[in-house]
Amino acid sequence: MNKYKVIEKFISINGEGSRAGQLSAFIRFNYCNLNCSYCDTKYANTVDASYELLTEQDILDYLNDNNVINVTLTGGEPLIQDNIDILINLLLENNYSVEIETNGSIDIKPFINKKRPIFTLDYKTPSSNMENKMYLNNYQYLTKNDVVKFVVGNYDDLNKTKEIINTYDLTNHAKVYLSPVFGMIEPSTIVDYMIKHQMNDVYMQLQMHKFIWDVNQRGV
Ligand SMILES: C[S@@+](CC[C@H](N)C(=O)[O-])C[C@H]1O[C@@H](n2cnc3c(N)ncnc32)[C@H](O)[C@@H]1O
Ligand SMILES: Nc1nc2[nH]cc(C(=O)O)c2c(=O)[nH]1
Ligand code: SF4
Ligand SMILES: [Mg+2]
Repeated sequence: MNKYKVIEKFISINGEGSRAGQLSAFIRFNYCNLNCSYCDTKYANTVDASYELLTEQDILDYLNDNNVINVTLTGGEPLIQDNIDILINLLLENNYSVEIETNGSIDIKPFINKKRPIFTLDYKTPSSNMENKMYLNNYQYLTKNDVVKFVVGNYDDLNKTKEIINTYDLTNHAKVYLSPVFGMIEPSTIVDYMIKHQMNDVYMQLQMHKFIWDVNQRGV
């Protein structure tokens, strides 16, 4: 059995991505290889954060006990966890519907097997300060079950988003979501931009959990 550094685990409705509104079990792993300016989970990202060490069996037991179908692996950055491939495959073998929230800097090819998780893969826009870390080879592995997500905070981010969608023809390879950096840009500004640029095949999404619970509340 391997051990995984888990910052928090909870059942909630998914506030983001293509399964927004559905129940999911969230497993939030410790540590991230990036440092986005706006990150709302900085508490998970440092080496000295407090976490519990859980085995694959501990995680399976938690899911079984709670009778969920959907599992969201997030963080921090889930794909840099030691032996995460083993956990993902075990969850898939046990017929869980696995979603990975990943930052777009990690090669997803090792996780593309016949049975595979769905990805919500960020493209980190300029205001994150992490744009130069993006691994652009990933897009070839995506399907319409996956999401490429652009978290945007200003017009510079929106213009870059439009450019990347066009360059990689993203809307024909995956679902494309735009989401505001919480509190940094009016959602209506994003909608106006979509109208102006006739972005008919992208989705705008707000982080639902931040409207249901306090924005800083953990474990929801
Ligand atoms: C906290 S990250 C964890 C997973 C992974 N590290 C990543 O970046 O995708 C989960 C999602 O929250 C988004 N996010 C983080 N901080 C945010 C904020 N202040 N406003 C809106 N979305 C945010 C990220 O862009 C990412 O899509
Ligand atoms: N309710 C809820 N939905 C979420 N979807 C993605 C989350 C994340 O932090 O990755 C998240 C989260 O933290 N809470
Ligand atoms: S990649 Fe994700 S967890 Fe890491 S700093 Fe950025 S938003 Fe936060
Ligand atoms: Mg993501």
